Amino acid sequence: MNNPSSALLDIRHLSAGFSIEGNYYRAVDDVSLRLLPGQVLGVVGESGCGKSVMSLSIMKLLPKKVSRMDSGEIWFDGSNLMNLSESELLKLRGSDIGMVFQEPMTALNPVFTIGYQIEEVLENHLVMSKKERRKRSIELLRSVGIPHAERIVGEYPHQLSGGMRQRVMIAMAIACNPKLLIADEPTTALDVTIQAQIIELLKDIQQQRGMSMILITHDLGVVAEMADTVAVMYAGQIVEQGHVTQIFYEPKHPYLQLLLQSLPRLDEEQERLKSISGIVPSLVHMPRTGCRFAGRCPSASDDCRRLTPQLANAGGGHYVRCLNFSACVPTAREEETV
Ligand SMILES: Nc1ncnc2c1ncn2[C@@H]1O[C@H](COP(=O)(O)OP(=O)(O)OP(=O)(O)O)[C@@H](O)[C@H]1O
Repeated sequence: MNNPSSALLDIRHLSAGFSIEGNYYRAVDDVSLRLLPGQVLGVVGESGCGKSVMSLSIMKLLPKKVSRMDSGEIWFDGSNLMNLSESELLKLRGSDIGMVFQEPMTALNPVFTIGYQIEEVLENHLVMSKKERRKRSIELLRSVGIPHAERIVGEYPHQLSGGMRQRVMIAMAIACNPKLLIADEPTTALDVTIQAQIIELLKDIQQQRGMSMILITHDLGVVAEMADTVAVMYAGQIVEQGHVTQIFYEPKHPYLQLLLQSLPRLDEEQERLKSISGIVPSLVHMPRTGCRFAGRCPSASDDCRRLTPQLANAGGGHYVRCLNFSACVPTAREEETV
């Protein structure tokens, strides 16, 4: 069946999780997302909210032994990735979908030169002679701002700084002109000054190539700068979703409001930055009824602990999962306890 939507990526009701000591726990729970061609989707939330599990699920890269994708459709460019074989997925990874992860050292192979690793990507996906591959890998390194690219192709990952290694990862990710780039915390492991340079590079590449991008980060400032649309995740669920201006100027969910209040602002005098008390519940300790944020929410009522809020339409493509903004439909389990 073909996907009728105009989106490049259309994730519908995706759920995925892990077996822990014989029990199954969902780390991503009923997530739906759409990404139009040429647009940037920012996915934000604290550590442990399910951002990485969601992004790895798109490429079916979760560790097979302990994980399961129990429902959902992932439509990419007209095909449902859930129905593709491992070899079809292998073709797609690195060609139409490029990926950049947090820690370039773990993604690069320490025993092969930079040139070898870029050329391997080209060899796997494109028909090119050895000479053409070398020429293209030098061009790619130049395009991501690596000086002395002719020399760097012959060097090993440990000979480069963290920022340069991340540039190499970006070169590999864009080597085959992907339609979608998934960047999962691409700057977290880097120094602050280098972070800004890598974000600037990603922004330039995305705009020049008109590529779609999923940018996963806990840095709201980066999202404000780059994203067209934003999904805010909390405890495996999307709690708010909308256009970047809706997210930053009309935040509705208390979680998002608190995240924004924890950001330093230059345009307003702030006495203190607020932090969110408590931590994201682990999979094993996830509340089974009520709002998952209720335990940390300053405006939670008894209803919030009892009734499960659904993601509700707040108008104009803005969605929010909070009882204060939506009529909620109690789940069967709640009805038993009411
Ligand atoms: N291999 C695994 N086995 C069991 N639980 C896991 C595994 N990988 C992730 N989890 C759990 O799934 C939940 C979501 O984790 P995930 O890595 O997606 O969070 P995240 O939002 O990407 O955080 P971070 O920003 O730290 O990467 C967490 O509770 C995490 O402990």
